[in-house]
Amino acid sequence: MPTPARQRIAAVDLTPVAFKDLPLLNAVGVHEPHAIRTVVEVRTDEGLTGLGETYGDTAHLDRLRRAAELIVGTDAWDLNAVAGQVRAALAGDAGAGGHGMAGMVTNSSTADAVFSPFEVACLDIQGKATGLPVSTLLGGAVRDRVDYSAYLFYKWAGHPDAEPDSWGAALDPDGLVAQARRMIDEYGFSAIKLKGGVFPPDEEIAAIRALRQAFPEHPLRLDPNAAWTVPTSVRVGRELDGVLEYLEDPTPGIEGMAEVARQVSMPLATNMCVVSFADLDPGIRQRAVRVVLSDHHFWGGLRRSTLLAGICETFGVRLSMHSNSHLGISLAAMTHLAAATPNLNYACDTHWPWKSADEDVVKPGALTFEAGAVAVPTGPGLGVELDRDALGRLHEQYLECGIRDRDDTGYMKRVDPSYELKKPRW
Ligand SMILES: O=C([O-])C(=O)C[C@H](O)[C@@H](O)C(=O)[O-]
Ligand SMILES: [Mg+2]
Repeated sequence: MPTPARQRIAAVDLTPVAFKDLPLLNAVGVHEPHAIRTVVEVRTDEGLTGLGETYGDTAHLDRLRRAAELIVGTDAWDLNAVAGQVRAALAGDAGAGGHGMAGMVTNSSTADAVFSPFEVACLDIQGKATGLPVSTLLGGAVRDRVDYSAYLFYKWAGHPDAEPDSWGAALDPDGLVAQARRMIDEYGFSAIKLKGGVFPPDEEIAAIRALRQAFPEHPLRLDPNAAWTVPTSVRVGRELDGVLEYLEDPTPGIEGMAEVARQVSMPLATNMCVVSFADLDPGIRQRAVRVVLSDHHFWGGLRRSTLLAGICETFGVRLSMHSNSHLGISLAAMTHLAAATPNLNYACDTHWPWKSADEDVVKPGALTFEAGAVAVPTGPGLGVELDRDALGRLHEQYLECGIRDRDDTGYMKRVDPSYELKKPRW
């Protein structure tokens, strides 16, 4: 058994990959036919490999490459040293963006987003070196299953010029209820989130009411990704008071959210205005949100996310979890983090059902949904194994698909040249 005392990082491999995505609509456009990610493999002198997964956009990939060079030689147990090397690699890079969130999250911390997959990979190594699951390294699992929510999207029947996909169109309340029914039948989810900001607010209110009628017991959330003005947010917030468990990012910015919060009684949640440690002071002081959706991909990894959880607990802010289109390494990391976060108050978001079952970079079997939850892996590290053939296939797909930066707005404009990006729209 290798000694856990020191695991020198000997090499880092970064592999951009693309996997098929469906035409999911949101406040800034529509998902392209492929989603892109980067798979991070950190190797040690002693032959252990840790896995991480992050965004695949060009600027981010470039920053990852610079950081990867500098972390070679550091100890996978010394996460502060790894973070220091990442910061050193980024020195002079004032750039923001390029994080793969289609312009929806713009002021998250670049250093935290770049550090995150290396931290996850180092924790995977630490787990493999000690035989302990990552949840134990994070302080111990307080639950052995992590609940996820049914993440509904308005969507077209298929990508333009392609056959309709198996989910078909969901452009009205009936379509969304049918989508929710299939997702709940297949995965057993016991909470529902609707991605809004696509149609005028009254249509989305009608959709929520239809979901409430069809699923009387499921907690509901609506997330228009800041597509509404303050007055629109207040009106919708009042109309849906008592119907939603929370309203996510109705309007842009901490000040706007705080103004809405003063006028509606239901909790407001965010993964757009409080997205880094620098946002916590103004966000909490101004009482802009009662729920923060954490996301280890931009909050600086799993340990920084548990720090966020502690700060939220101290100030009485509740915690949920955000997702973007992702593969199995991210699902494993999210599940370990959620398991080790006592004050996680809601079922986590996941885009998992939108991914083809036959496309992943991890071998099947380690992560399965049952009754809307994923059992926390109990093997060493993240508990998932890289499928090298699949990694190669998805890398080929990345090379062939031509997508280098997520661009929901550009894709929408190619399909509908009259489309205009408006923030807020209503
Ligand atoms: O909760 C959120 O804001 C998201 O999940 C952001 C994502 O980018 C989502 O809008 C998407 O995948 O289109
Ligand atoms: Mg959101």
